[in-house]
Amino acid sequence: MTQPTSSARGPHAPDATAPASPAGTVRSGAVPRLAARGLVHRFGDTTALAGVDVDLTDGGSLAVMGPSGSGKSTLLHVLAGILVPTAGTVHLRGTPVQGLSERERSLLRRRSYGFVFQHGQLLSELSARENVALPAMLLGTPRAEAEAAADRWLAQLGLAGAEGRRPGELSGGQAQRVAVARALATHPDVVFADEPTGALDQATGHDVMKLLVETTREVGASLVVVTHDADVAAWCDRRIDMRDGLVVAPGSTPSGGAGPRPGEGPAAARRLPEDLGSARVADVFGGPR
Ligand SMILES: Nc1ncnc2c1ncn2[C@@H]1O[C@H](COP(=O)(O)OP(=O)(O)OP(=O)(O)O)[C@@H](O)[C@H]1O
Repeated sequence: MTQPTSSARGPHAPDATAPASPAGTVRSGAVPRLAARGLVHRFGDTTALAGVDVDLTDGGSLAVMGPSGSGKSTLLHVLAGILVPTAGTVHLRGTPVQGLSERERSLLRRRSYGFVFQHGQLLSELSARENVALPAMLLGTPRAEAEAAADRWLAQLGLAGAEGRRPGELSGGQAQRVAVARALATHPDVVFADEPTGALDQATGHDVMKLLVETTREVGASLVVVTHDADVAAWCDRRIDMRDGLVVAPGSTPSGGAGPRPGEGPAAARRLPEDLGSARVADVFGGPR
């Protein structure tokens, strides 16, 4: 495993070789790692996605921006197979995802995807090491092996010495670095991050974003980052802007958006998929914690 290098482009240096079309697709002959076409998603009367096309290149990073209620989290959840779209298709490496059963999608998420959310995704009863080891253990890696790998990831992310600490004993930035380590520990095809720095101060958020982009690129994973913050988006190779469930030209004037549901904030859409839920912890680590 290599240490982060200065090869990452960093902020304000978009990849000129991967221009985004207005619809969020890329002009390339290669099969995109993840390709979505005509995505529509409705929650009852609310149309959260109104026909979205997005491509994710191999090892590329994509920022999804837009005002509250514009459909960013819904897009992330549909791309990640957490939600099944009302219409449209998602292909991972050319293979359709939409026909999979609930169980198959759950397995796909565990095997092929990593997740970093704003906060609250670490299991409070587990140490940093156990949190990072858990996804690999759920995939059948023996505990000692998974924990040794977890220690290497934590060291790479600057957390050597903090392996035994529980989330409550970590700073916000440290906790997010544990979350990044956990997202990458299974060598996913794609990492999905929803406001990964939203709960951090600017300097800490900058550090976490740099590590997320650099480390994801080093392991060859692609990255999708939902964010309100243009500085965060600038770390990514490409950016799309959303309004009212559609991808629009960057800088379009907000129309007001569909707006959040009464009584439900954005956090409602940001729960960790059940795959890593506490219900499985007793199975994996043996007994109540
Ligand atoms: N589980 C749900 N049930 C009903 N409506 C939902 C649900 N999740 C999202 N919505 C609605 O879908 C629309 C898009 O929501 P989404 O969370 O994708 O937007 P967002 O751009 O991520 O917003 P934010 O930046 O506030 O997180 C909004 O009108 C929202 O209220």
